[in-house]
Amino acid sequence: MQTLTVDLGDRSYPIYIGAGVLQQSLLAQHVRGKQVMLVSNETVAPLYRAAVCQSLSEFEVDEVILPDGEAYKDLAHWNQIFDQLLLKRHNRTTTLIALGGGVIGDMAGFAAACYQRGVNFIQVPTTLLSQVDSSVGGKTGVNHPAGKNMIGAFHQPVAVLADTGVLNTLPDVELSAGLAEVIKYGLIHDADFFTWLENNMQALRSRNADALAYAIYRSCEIKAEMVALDEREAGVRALLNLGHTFGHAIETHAGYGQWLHGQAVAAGTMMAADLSCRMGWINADDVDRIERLFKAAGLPIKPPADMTPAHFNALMSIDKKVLDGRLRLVLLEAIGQAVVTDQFDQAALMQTLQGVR
Ligand SMILES: NC(=O)c1ccc[n+]([C@@H]2O[C@H](COP(=O)([O-])OP(=O)(O)OC[C@H]3O[C@@H](n4cnc5c(N)ncnc54)[C@H](O)[C@@H]3O)[C@@H](O)[C@H]2O)c1
Ligand SMILES: O=C(O)C(=O)C[C@@H](O)[C@H](O)[C@H](O)COP(=O)(O)O
Ligand SMILES: [Zn+2]
Repeated sequence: MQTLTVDLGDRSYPIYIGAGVLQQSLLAQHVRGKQVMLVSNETVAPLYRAAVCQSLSEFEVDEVILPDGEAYKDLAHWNQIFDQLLLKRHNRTTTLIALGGGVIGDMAGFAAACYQRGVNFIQVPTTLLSQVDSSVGGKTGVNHPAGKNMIGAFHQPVAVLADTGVLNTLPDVELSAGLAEVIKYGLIHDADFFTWLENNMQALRSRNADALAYAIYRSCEIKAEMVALDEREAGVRALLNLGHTFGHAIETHAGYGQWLHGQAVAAGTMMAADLSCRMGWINADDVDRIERLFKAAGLPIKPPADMTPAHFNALMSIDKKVLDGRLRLVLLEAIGQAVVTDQFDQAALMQTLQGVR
């Protein structure tokens, strides 16, 4: 097992990474009080609830099991967590445990941020995407029909337990979705990691344990560093949004759940790369390398054919990085180096939106 720390002063917390982490009785030491509310979904709970509960015998454990899918990451289903917390009379020292992928982590974390004005929660991420990204950093929330993650809060977990063994039951398409965010870290911060991914993509897709463990560790290390520097996204943390302005527009336009988040991030990152190339910041060879890596990861490289520039513009204009009415995008200056900027050419953006290369 490897351990990283997200360094946030008295709110610092560990990320435990490794096969069998759930068997190691780590959960109990991070539970405060006597009550636990396990939040999971109808797919993950039957698979892993027993592994989580085995180390919680000294606590009163209740559970809320939500329907599975991005389409249910909304206020109505989020409210079911409060219904259960109140029905079972949980008080302020309760601990929520999010057992699932990014949807469950975001919803449970946001419930923990709001219940009785804030209680503790632990992330037990069970998808690659949630192990490398969503379980770390404290962005929590739900979708609104008009926009992704539009309602939420920053609320850090007290611990993250990433058991890489649970990835054995993850469908291939979900593994690929997680690889989109892994590739993101190489693109924004670490050219050597990007090269390592080029050389190890097949090992990752065939679930080689060492390759996955390294990719998860390095991804969490980069994210932890950025979050520690800029917890609330006033600066460098925005780089973690590479491809997301386009990607969130795709997810919202298609209908939540039609495009997986990681798939939308991949296509959105190709659009960011295309615009960066049009600006002369990266070259066509860089764009080809990025495209090859996404394809090797089993990810789409184009947005949905029915999406027009007007669709993109309407949805991107409410992106959370918009500042004083000006759209800011994360663009690439090189493989391994990104910038958040409003200094891009509008005509070039229009060409990117039209899918011209
Ligand atoms: N908070 C953040 O910083 C952050 C970062 C990235 C993404 N996100 C959010 O995360 C969500 C996407 O997360 P996701 O990709 O994990 O999707 P997800 O939570 O929908 O999980 C994907 C699918 O895999 C299933 N599953 C989960 N673990 C499994 C396992 N071990 N075995 C078998 N099936 C399993 C789930 O039931 C689901 O059907 C999006 O809502 C996105 O906006 C948040
Ligand atoms: O942690 C962050 O910061 C990120 O931007 C990580 C993203 O991968 C993630 O999808 C996040 O939920 C997007 O945040 P949003 O603020 O654009 O909704
Ligand atoms: Zn993301």
